[in-house]
Amino acid sequence: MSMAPDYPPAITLEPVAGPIDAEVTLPGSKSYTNRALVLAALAEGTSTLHAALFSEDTAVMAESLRRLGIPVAEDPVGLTFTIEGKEGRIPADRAELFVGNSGTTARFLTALLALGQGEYLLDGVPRMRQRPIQPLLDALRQLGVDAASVSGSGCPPVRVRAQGLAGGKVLLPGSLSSQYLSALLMVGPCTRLGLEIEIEGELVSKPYVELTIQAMQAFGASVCCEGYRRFVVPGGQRYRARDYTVEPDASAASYFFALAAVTGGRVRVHNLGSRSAQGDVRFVDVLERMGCQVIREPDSITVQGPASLRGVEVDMNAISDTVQTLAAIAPLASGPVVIRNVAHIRHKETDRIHALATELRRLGVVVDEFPDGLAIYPSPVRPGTVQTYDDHRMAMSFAVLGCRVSGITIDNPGCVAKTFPDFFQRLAAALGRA
Ligand SMILES: O=C(O)C1=C[C@@H](OP(=O)(O)O)[C@@H](O)[C@H](O)C1
Ligand SMILES: C=C(OP(=O)(O)O)C(=O)O
Repeated sequence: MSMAPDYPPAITLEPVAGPIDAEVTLPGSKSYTNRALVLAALAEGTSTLHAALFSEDTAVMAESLRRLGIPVAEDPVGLTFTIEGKEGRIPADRAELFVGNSGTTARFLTALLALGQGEYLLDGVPRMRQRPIQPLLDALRQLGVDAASVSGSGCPPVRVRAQGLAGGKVLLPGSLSSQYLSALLMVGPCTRLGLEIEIEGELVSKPYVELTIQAMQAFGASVCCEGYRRFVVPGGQRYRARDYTVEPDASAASYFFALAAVTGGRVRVHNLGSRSAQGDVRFVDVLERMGCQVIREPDSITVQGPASLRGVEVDMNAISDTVQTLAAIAPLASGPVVIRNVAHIRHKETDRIHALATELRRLGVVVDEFPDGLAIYPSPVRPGTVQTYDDHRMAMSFAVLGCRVSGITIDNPGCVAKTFPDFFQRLAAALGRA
């Protein structure tokens, strides 16, 4: 499936001549759009999402909800989805769902299927069949749901035989993904007894759980979080349909902030303020430590790049979708860039730590690969074709590097369609080339 506007098999970037100066608007947040689609589906009444993301990840979510008997109308030009919620019921008693390589869709829907009465199958692209979902299946089994990995690999395809979800207590490992927790939290209000979830080990990607709680509250439900160790969702609650406006995507913003950083230019991203609950807005804190100037306003963030970037050592567990953005520009810094505590990104669209080490080395960059991160040393970058492994963030991150150094070609640029179909058009606009 491709939603990208007819990309060629490869794109060679043209470096910019001098500092750029750009005002940027971005597509809606993937995380908020897919949460709001789920919450609207579970609500009572008709909801409209405005400024939503239209990309592969939201298309597979919307289509899966339709297959479950929940009407979802879309207007990709007006950027709205209109959802007829079914008050926590799943109308279809049989369905086969295709989730592509969307982790949020796979995880959120697996929990949602447990609310149904029937038998459901959920599958995705070959890489999705390598992305673990067993902790969520185990949690659902603790709640009495017959949920299983069909191949026994602990990954999709997943089969759920559901007879409704009463609720209860669950022990959930936290170290692989926060999406299992978000998935359970969102169905919690629709259970009779509610959910009490205890996290085993340290929870990764914590800000996404904040997004989940915030979105649930926006649709009228309450959740209680005790220090990211224990979560209590009262049962018998009703989500209320509403008009909901999606914030721009903070992970998408990271590419444009990085562009300012490497060109010594200025980029202002609109409609995304420093008080956003999206953790990835804190990528600018990392750039600030590297010497950028950051102006944080209620409804915009501006980054001004320095003459020369400094190295940095940073724990990126909470903002791991921006690891590739930082790693791709890291060779241009005057000192080493050390990224720690992101072992979980080996289970994303690709093994991101290994993919980064491989592709940076291809460009002549000196890199150490650790189990949980990377060290990237100041290096001259030589021309080359970057393999993207069907990972949108590999394509977007190395494209930023290609705006500064000569001869960077991005293989399969169309993979940006997962979350940002018109990325290269918006990049050209930011460079004044549109
Ligand atoms: O809940 C979400 O919207 C997301 C959670 C994160 O995943 P993990 O919790 O698996 O790290 C993030 O990488 C992903 O892009 C979106
Ligand atoms: C990891 C990502 O997505 P997901 O887990 O939702 O597939 C991402 O968008 O970087």
